[in-house]
Amino acid sequence: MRGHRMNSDHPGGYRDDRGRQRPESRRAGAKNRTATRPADRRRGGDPARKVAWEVSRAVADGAYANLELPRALRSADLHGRDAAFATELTYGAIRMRGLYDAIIEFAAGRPVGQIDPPVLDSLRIGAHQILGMRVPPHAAASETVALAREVNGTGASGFVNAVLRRVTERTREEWIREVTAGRSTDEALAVEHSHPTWIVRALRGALRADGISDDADLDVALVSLLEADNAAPAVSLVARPGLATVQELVDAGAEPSKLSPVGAVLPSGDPAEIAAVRQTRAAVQDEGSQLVALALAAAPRRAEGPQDWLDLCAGPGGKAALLAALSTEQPDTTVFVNEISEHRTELVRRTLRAAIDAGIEVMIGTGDGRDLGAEEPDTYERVLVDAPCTGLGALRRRPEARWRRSPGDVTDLTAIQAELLRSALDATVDGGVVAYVTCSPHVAETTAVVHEVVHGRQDVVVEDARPLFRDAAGEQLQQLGDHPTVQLWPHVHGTDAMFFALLRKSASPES
Ligand SMILES: C[S@@+](CC[C@H](N)C(=O)[O-])C[C@H]1O[C@@H](n2cnc3c(N)ncnc32)[C@H](O)[C@@H]1O
Repeated sequence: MRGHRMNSDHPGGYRDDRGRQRPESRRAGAKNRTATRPADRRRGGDPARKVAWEVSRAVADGAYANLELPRALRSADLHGRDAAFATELTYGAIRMRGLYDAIIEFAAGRPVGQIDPPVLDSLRIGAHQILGMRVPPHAAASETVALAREVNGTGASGFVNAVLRRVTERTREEWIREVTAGRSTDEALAVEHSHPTWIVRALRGALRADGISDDADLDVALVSLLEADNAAPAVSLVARPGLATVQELVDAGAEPSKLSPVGAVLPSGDPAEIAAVRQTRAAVQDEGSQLVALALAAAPRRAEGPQDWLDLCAGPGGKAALLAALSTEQPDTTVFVNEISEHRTELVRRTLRAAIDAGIEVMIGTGDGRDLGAEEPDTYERVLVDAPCTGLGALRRRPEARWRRSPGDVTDLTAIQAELLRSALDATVDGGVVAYVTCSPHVAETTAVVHEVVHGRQDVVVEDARPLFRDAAGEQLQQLGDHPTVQLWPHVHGTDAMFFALLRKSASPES
């Protein structure tokens, strides 16, 4: 796991106060040099730490870190290693706040609810440097105190100083032992791996439903999954067929994906600097998302002649763009793309710009997908329902997402998911297929929705989707379980935890 490697890959060196790896010979004082600590040179926090604090504050007010951070980096004029340091600090402090809050409570001797939120954000930023980034503890504490003096005030900075000094007194492992003592297994895992307990339980349930019955195996898999959620994912790119090639992405510095025949992985650098990405011929897209679109396009067809495809709830259009590109490989195909929100329909238009410019038959509209089955019955050959969901399968991408969701969301979303799936089936021609997809492995959102909908109808069968999942070499993906539905996993396949069910509509008995 990347996050873990970060702490262990550099024997013999140390990290400087910005978290940069340095050889031992460069340590201040190693050659009788005296170092002036940054905190002694100025009273304010340094720009990278301030960016982390500002983004944390914005996230507390409802912003998304992945949108807020680039803006904050630009306005602070941070680049290169400084930007990388600020990024790791921001994401780590937000993602790992479950663990850090437990430690801060202990060190402060009071519940985090009694700490002023802007001060708590400074403490989380300090804790991540000390326990998650191997910034030397004295530098992490004094730099964070300087930040707190600037953003929280002199009085609060004394409190931050006292709490962080206590945090530096133990190692991460010692703290984990301390703050998990006396908790149930899932509560302890929740604290150690910084997930809400209800999510840990949901993930355990999903792994069990996917076929892991042995309790010890389940514990091992769950820890791997939680660790994968805490590791920054690689940047995956898609080359939309007919518009770009994988080779073009490789020429721009990416490596061919082993998982997706249309994918590449960018080891470093900014994807927006790649011309094909800027021109929407290629894009950043998780390999799991690529595989589900490829699987739907590859599902065997029962009819001949012209066909219409539908993406029922498409914003911001990543899978629709891949489907549009793939549609050109099948004669006389038109792709219809629907999205309920005007704003997200506009995003879909932008995502599909290159496809439309290339003359691919795509129709984009705004509407409630739940009505489409009644409005356009028996119309489409292939339908994608990439349903609005909790996103519990993509926690590694959104550091704040796990703290925003609640069990109540699952109830609300499953009702919409079932309605969308019913509508999709109504909109499908006899012999056509619906792919029901979520980027959540929560059983209530995956197999439970499929079973509920299929149970109520005579005209649908769930087909075995596993043969449709093929890697870049054309081989069927491994470890797809014993079910006809497919559940991908970050810790197994290296993708988001996408779920895919293929539903075939057949003539109903009375028709
Ligand atoms: C998981 S996202 C789809 C992601 C998309 N397939 C992609 O790859 O970029 C679900 C989308 O469904 C939309 N949505 C939610 N309720 C809807 C409804 N009743 N009808 C149509 N779209 C809906 C949301 O606005 C959101 O854009």
